[in-house]
Amino acid sequence: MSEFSLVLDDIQKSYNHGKANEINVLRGASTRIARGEIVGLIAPSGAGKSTLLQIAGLLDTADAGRVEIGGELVTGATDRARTAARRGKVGFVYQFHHLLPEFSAVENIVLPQLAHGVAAGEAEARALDLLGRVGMAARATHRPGELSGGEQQRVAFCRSLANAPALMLADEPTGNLDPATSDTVFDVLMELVRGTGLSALIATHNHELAARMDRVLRLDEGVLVSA
Ligand SMILES: Nc1ncnc2c1ncn2[C@@H]1O[C@H](COP(=O)(O)OP(=O)(O)OP(=O)(O)O)[C@@H](O)[C@H]1O
Repeated sequence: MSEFSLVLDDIQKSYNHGKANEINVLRGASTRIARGEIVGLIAPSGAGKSTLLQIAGLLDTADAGRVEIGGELVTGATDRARTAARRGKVGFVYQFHHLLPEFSAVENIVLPQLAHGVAAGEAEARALDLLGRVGMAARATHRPGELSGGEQQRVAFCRSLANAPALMLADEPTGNLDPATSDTVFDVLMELVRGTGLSALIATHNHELAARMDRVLRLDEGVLVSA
């Protein structure tokens, strides 16, 4: 197994907004995230944070450069291999939880596992274990509408880990919460990531939250530098 959960090597990405109006968002972004490492990503709005996370998470492709996830080279892989890698190796957390409203907390974490071929009993045991780790065991049967914003986000963290990925990618995971709740929920996220031994790349505008991670990267003119 590779010692790196994520390798980004010289990633380039441009968007074309009409003739002679190309935006070079990423201009050779490179980093290596070791297994178990939690890395913050700070960037001003529009710097390319979401673009970078989408390329790292195989939701988008780079114009040039190389992406490796959990030791597997995914650049140039078939769509099928990329989809399998995305589903099995990457967990996403967004600013808004996107939980399925008609299903309970535990069902929201079971469903992605069933889609991945895990047996129902095993999927439920894992879901309950994850909910216990974020202090939500007593709320397992509640639907998202019956939970607070912070509680919903805790369930979303668990769902992102449902299929035991190598890497969590998070885009402003507590950006939608008030400052006090954001602080607590962020602590829960850090404990969950550390307790499950996975790696994470977590984008945030909040420098105090970023300071709690192992190290912080900044996107500067399309390249990643130490913050
Ligand atoms: N699909 C697209 N087509 C064209 N331009 C795009 C596309 N996606 C992003 N861009 C442009 O690329 C730049 C970087 O966008 P991106 O969403 O990655 O920024 P960001 O750092 O995540 O910003 P924010 O913090 O505001 O979400 C912006 O100038 C944006 O307008």
